[in-house]
Amino acid sequence: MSDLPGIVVTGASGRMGQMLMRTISDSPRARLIGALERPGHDWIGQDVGVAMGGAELGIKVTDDPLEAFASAQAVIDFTAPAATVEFATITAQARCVHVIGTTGLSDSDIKKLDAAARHAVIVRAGNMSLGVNLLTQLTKRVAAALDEDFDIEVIEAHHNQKVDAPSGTALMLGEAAAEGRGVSLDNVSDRGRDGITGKRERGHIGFSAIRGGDIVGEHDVLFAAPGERIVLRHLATDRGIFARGALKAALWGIGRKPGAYDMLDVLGLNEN
Ligand SMILES: NC(=O)c1ccc[n+]([C@@H]2O[C@H](COP(=O)([O-])OP(=O)(O)OC[C@H]3O[C@@H](n4cnc5c(N)ncnc54)[C@H](O)[C@@H]3O)[C@@H](O)[C@H]2O)c1
Ligand SMILES: O=C(O)C1=N[C@H](C(=O)O)CCC1
Repeated sequence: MSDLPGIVVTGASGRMGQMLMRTISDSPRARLIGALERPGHDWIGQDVGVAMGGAELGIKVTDDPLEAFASAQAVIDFTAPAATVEFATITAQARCVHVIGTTGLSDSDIKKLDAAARHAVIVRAGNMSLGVNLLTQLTKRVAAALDEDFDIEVIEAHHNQKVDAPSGTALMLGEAAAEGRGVSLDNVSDRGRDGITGKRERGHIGFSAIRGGDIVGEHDVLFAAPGERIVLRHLATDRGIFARGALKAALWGIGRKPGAYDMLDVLGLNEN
């Protein structure tokens, strides 16, 4: 029996679930000990390796989070808001690290996660890649250096199965730009322009979402002024970047004191 930290993946059959399980299985620093899917899913009861079309891994997919999380050191969760909020209570009871990649969370969901983080380590980010987290720092610095003559727009593109907009990443970038400007994003955010919208308001931060094909994730932060434009861009071409970040977060979180952390904490990029 290995003493490597045991990790459970939720949303096992999903795009990220499968990528996470491959990443953990290939890692010399962790072992996959559980795979969770929603009740009624046709993977329940199957060996997860076989369900993914490969060799047996000796792990049966379950729909019981209590049982799955009981012996885990960390749970990596890229599912849906309602599921993530439910799992946060159970990971807090089980005292295991909860790494959350799920996006589309409401303010009230986030309050519930913060309550759970009083008893457990939660690491949450709308994007777990090193590149995007660096880009948030750059965005904050550029926004702080420029005045409101520069209109800020966040433009994102994702695959046609994505259910939430703006993306979690776009919101992280918008927050970073607002922070750089010393304003609250809630007060300056422009989302979903359509029809006779009136002129763009000075100081606002706009969001646009493109959905199509199999785009993994593309983000531009545009600073547009009379006579010049700056574009900060991140292009994701492989979901492995998110899975590697999530595994790093899980290992980082083990043994840490309870609290709500993000990828800047994990990567040592937090300037505060
Ligand atoms: N933070 C990041 O770096 C990052 C990167 C990629 C995707 N995401 C986010 O991760 C989430 C999942 O993305 P995806 O592309 O893998 O989606 P997906 O639809 O392919 O997978 C989601 C999986 O969660 C499962 N699920 C839903 N409710 C469940 C429950 N109650 N119990 C167990 N499983 C449940 C679904 O059956 C599905 O298999 C989205 O919110 C997405 O935006 C975040
Ligand atoms: O595929 C998705 O869904 C992604 N979601 C995250 C987001 O909302 O920003 C990260 C990129 C991929």
